[in-house]
Amino acid sequence: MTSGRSSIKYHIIQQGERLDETRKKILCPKLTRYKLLAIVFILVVTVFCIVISNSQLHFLRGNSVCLSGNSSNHKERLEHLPHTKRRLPQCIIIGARKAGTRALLSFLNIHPDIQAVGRELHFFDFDENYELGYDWYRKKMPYTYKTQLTIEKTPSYLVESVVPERVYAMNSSIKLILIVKDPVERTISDYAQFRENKIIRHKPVIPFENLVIDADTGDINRSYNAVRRSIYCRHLQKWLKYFSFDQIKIVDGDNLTRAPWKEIRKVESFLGISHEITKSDFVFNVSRGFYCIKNDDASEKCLSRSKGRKHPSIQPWIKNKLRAFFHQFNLKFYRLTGRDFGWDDSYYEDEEEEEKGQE
Ligand SMILES: Nc1ncnc2c1ncn2[C@@H]1O[C@H](COP(=O)(O)OS(=O)(=O)O)[C@@H](OP(=O)(O)O)[C@H]1O
Repeated sequence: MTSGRSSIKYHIIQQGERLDETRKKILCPKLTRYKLLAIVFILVVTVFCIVISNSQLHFLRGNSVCLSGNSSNHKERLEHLPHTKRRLPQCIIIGARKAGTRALLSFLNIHPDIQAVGRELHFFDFDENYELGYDWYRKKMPYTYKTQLTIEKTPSYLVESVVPERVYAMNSSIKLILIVKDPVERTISDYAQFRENKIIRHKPVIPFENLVIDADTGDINRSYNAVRRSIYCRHLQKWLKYFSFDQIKIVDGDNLTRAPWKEIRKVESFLGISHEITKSDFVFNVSRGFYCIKNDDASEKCLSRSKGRKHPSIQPWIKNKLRAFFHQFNLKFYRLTGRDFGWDDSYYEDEEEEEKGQE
């Protein structure tokens, strides 16, 4: 084989043949060796970075808080992170049951300055919990930065007489949120939950009419809990003995269902936090009939199936009787809050009677 570039390029090294230095340099130049070393180094660093970031992701996923369902929006727990600790809540959603307390808490939890407690803690209304003291309560709270608000919700706080005084003893300047909805619809929603629980347990279901109408008088049964819970003015008055009105934010649950971002904006103002939650954080789920949270990856996070359940059909005359019963209490509630919620403007039509009338 002759010498020259082409001959060296195609030179076949025979077994046992020793390359002289010049040939070595031409066949495996120094520059290429450095390049190879650099590539190997970059590869090692890349692999190292991937391993580290994967383990961190695993840590965050393993600790994520999920209020209901999966979400890429849900918050990682701040546990073990520097400058975080568990703090007693600076705000409590006190009720009303079935008025949209879970939706409100889940939506507020999108806010970076809020950490919500996932479970209902029943600290102030269950004596056995209250007796365990503030330390027990604090240990149930999520880790937060100093700048964040911790919010708990237990809807039965609204109606249990002992609660306002106990909350006041813990923090007299706490912020309270009361979410309410049309009391007739709330009463039916309360019954729908009771009914479903009976069906699941294969227990007999008492018809709504038997519970809500006093068999002796034919009037509304005031001692039926689902009715009692809808008399908002009575409960609010108990809270106003301890807290000033500007410490209590009243949220319209029907509005929260229709356009959550509008009610949330008012709550952000009340809490003194920046306006972060907007219409673009929500997506209307047609099959559920409710707004759900839009995740960062454009998927949806709806509340669990126990929210927005189908209500049993209730005869219009019963609903109208309830409407008339709540009227005086509603007016009192409007006066107390300085706001007309418009619950008394509608009347339930009996479709069958309507049709007969038209014939
Ligand atoms: N976005 C969204 N998704 C699902 N459900 C919604 C939503 N917004 C408000 N609601 C209404 O919330 C009602 C349940 O209220 P609560 O969460 O307060 O119930 S509970 O007291 O905690 O059991 C629930 O009542 P039901 O329809 O009777 O199930 C809903 O009407």
